[in-house]
Amino acid sequence: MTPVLDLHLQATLSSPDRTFVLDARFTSTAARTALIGASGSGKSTLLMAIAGLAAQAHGHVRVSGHTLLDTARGIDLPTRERRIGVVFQDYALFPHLTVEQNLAFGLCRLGQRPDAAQRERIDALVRQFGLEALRAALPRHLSGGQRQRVALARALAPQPRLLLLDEPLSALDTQLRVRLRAELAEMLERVQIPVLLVTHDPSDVEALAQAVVQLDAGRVARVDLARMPA
Ligand SMILES: Nc1ncnc2c1ncn2[C@@H]1O[C@H](COP(=O)(O)OP(=O)(O)OP(=O)(O)O)[C@@H](O)[C@H]1O
Repeated sequence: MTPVLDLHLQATLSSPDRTFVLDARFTSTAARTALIGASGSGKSTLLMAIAGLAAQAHGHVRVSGHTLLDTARGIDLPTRERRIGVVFQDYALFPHLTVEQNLAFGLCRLGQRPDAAQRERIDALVRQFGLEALRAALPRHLSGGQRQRVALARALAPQPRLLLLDEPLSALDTQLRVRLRAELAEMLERVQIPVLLVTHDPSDVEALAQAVVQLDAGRVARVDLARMPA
């Protein structure tokens, strides 16, 4: 069985007062893997390196058999060609762009108008994520749940190979978190795209992932195979 994720990433972050070394290696056959670990263990650094947003990462990243990085073989796809969707903790929607324009940004560069096929894709996402009434709304007029849906739809717009979710529920209060966790689980089930999800919350792991990778000081301390399909 081709692993969904097969990676070994090494990167060194240096600032005048400290150095952080990431040296993480794991394989996952699960559709959705949770990445856990203490604050500062390197979870966000690992996500950025997978997305091609961390300079000087070495090693390899293979997603469902596609090689995105293999420094030994001179392969290092630029971020756009990696086809990885990212949803950040605060959703990072563009505040001055409407819902529709935020979705278009997932498909074409800022300032470019979507072509017919891209407009069709945006319409499909608007329907799929129940955003019909919000097409012209600005992010500040959306609820937390609506923002989450727009961020997910934008990340999924270019049909990524992998979706990276960096603590997508942590900015929400407890009640909303419970509701949106269930919504997110249902949406992820529907879109059938591999997911690597950073979380501190065991309830997220339970509801959203089938495998768990734990980082400790930049290294993989544990891979929970019990939750992985054989
Ligand atoms: N430019 C840098 N130079 C040196 N160390 C850095 C630099 N940037 C980040 N770090 C360190 O790298 C480590 C990993 O940070 P990272 O944000 O990946 O951790 P994390 O597990 O995502 O943490 P959190 O759960 O708090 O978001 C931290 O110890 C951080 O202080």
